[in-house]
Amino acid sequence: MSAASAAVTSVLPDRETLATHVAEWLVDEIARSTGPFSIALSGGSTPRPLFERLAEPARAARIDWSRVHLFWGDERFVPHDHPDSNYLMARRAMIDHVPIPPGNVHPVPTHGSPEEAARDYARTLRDFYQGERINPTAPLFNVNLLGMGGDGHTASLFPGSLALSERDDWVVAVIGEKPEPRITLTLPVLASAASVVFMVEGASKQEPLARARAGDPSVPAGLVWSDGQLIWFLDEAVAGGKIDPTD
Ligand SMILES: O=C(O)[C@H](O)[C@@H](O)[C@H](O)[C@H](O)COP(=O)(O)O
Repeated sequence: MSAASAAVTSVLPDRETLATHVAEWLVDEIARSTGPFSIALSGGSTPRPLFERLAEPARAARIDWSRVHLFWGDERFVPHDHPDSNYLMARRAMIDHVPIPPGNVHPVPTHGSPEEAARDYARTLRDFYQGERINPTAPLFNVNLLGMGGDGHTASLFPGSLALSERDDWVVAVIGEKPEPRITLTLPVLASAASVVFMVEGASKQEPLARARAGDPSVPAGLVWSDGQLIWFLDEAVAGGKIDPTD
């Protein structure tokens, strides 16, 4: 299933209502589940208000945090206390304010070399999955939350990157495409979710969003598929009145 065949699209009036909608969707998904609930988090700025809403006491109390496991779809190869760290953003916006067991938080390691970090994180994912190869009928994540950059990148898969064609390694180091190295999950692993969820907002992303949803192969977000369902949560600014919601 490609992004072109997105199963569900919701369009919310603005960034704030989008964040609230996705937070409520996640609360419901966790409540409807049993056993461990694994979420791969995206970085950047879009998910911050979502994380803040999940940490709001009344909403946080509706989540069984003992079952929630947090992973990252990508990370900047910087210390975990660096202002660019996706882990630090999630910690400050959510993790530090909710009763999630520390052992349920699985940040990407950012010590040693980028290549070693990628190998180590792949091991972390395989150990959680309890398998060495992705089985498309048995998703690794309950939810994989993705953003999209203005150039159509997602996670740290950038246009034209060799990492886009990686089908065996679960995690790769991306060097030289951004000021600091990146660690990113590869497409088969990003797809290994019961729900692959794009959260995209802002008029500046209208054009790459349209190309991604049309399955344009030059747009990394358009190459994403899902082993489960694929959902686009958008605000009206990025939808631009050109996208009909499906729900
Ligand atoms: O590490 C990262 O930066 C993200 O994982 C990246 O893929 C992000 O989702 C997009 O760049 C959108 O970023 P914004 O939400 O800040 O626009």
